[in-house]
Amino acid sequence: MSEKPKLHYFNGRGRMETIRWLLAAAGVEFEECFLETKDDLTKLQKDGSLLFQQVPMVEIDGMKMVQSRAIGNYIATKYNLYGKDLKERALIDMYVEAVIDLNELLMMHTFQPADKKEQHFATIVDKATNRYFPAYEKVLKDHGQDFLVGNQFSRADVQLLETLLMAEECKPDILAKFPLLQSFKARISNIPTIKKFLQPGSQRKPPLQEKDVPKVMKIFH
Ligand SMILES: N[C@@H](CCC(=O)N[C@@H](CSCc1ccccc1I)C(=O)NCC(=O)O)C(=O)O
Repeated sequence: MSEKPKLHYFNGRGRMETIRWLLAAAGVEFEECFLETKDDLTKLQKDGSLLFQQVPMVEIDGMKMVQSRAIGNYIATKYNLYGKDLKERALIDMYVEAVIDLNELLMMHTFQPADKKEQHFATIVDKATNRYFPAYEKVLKDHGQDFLVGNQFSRADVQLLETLLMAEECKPDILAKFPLLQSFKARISNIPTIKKFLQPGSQRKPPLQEKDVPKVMKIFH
């Protein structure tokens, strides 16, 4: 029985949250080691655990993997969340890369300075409702299946759901004009492993609070 993956990051979402989602969706239990101070990061940097001196770092299958996209690719491939062939993987990659772009906007909102927050919020809403959500609504309409790609659950479904929920945290009615995304959200949220991850007490992290930004920034700067 292989050891549980061990995730090294701060106790928050950042660039590790999608990795938590993918492992949870695959039903894979994982351990977490939380960086609390700059010294915690420095220790990992000095002991050679971080190839590029950065976290996320995931200990998995005897490797100390870094770079969140590479880690996500490895987990998706290992746990059959990457479609059945090259063309399905190509579609999954397209959908995932676009979700990552929207996720990045949502993830960085809390870090915006006060004088840029309103404009940043407007940008999030504009991009989500005029660029990304219309595209996924069309994909769901044209494909006409339960999942975004083929007829099986993939990382594209996991990562779109993660980002839909983050977008609703930002603006609760943001999906009002997207009925297929609303039913997609309900359907994928009901998959047993996802449903469990969405329950209180799981390893899913809450949105970063403004008050916690300084503490997090001190770890990394
Ligand atoms: N391309 C890398 C980037 C990793 C990265 O930016 N890591 C930061 C912490 S996450 C930063 C982050 C990013 C997004 C949202 C919240 C937070 I905090 C880091 O280790 N910084 C220390 C250094 O570079 O010396 C990846 O995707 O894994």
